[in-house]
Amino acid sequence: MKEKKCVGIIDTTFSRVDMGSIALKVLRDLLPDYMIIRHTVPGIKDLPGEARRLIDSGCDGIITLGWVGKKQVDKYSYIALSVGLVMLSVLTGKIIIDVTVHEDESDNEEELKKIAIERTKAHAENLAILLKEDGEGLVKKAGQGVRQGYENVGPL
Ligand SMILES: Cc1nc2c(=O)[nH]c(=O)nc-2n(C[C@H](O)[C@H](O)[C@H](O)CO)c1C
Repeated sequence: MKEKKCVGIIDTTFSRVDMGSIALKVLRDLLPDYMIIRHTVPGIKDLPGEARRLIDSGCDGIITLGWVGKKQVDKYSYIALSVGLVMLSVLTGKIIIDVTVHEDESDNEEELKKIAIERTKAHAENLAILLKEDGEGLVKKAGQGVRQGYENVGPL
């Protein structure tokens, strides 16, 4: 029988912000009873395979932290990653939060860094809520125009 619940963090060497350390801090605070495994892969297309390996080794949820370059070829890689993670989540039934920063979201490097940090924190918090309370945990935020990495836009 499994002793401890487990959550996995996977980031990339391609990323220009150390999002893995940010997620680790949030998840340590919010999931003190969980074992946390952090792995790093070269790039985004390596994330689904690594996520599968962590799920097979017993992780109940995963946060992936990807950085997509500005070129068209990077965006194709993003689609491959995205489809891979959605398939993995559907086939395994595990919670996988796919955090992605697109380098063309801002021309300002400081702003890009802020987006990466805030998005990582917000989604690590989402993962902790989903693991502890399932989908019911986020119902209180439903329809609130919540954005990760930007100011919330609010409900209509
Ligand atoms: C074109 C490309 N773009 C990105 C990207 O925008 N972000 C990223 O993290 N990695 C990229 N990679 C690398 C691949 O995801 C992968 O790491 C390599 O193809 C090795 O499997 C590639 C090959």
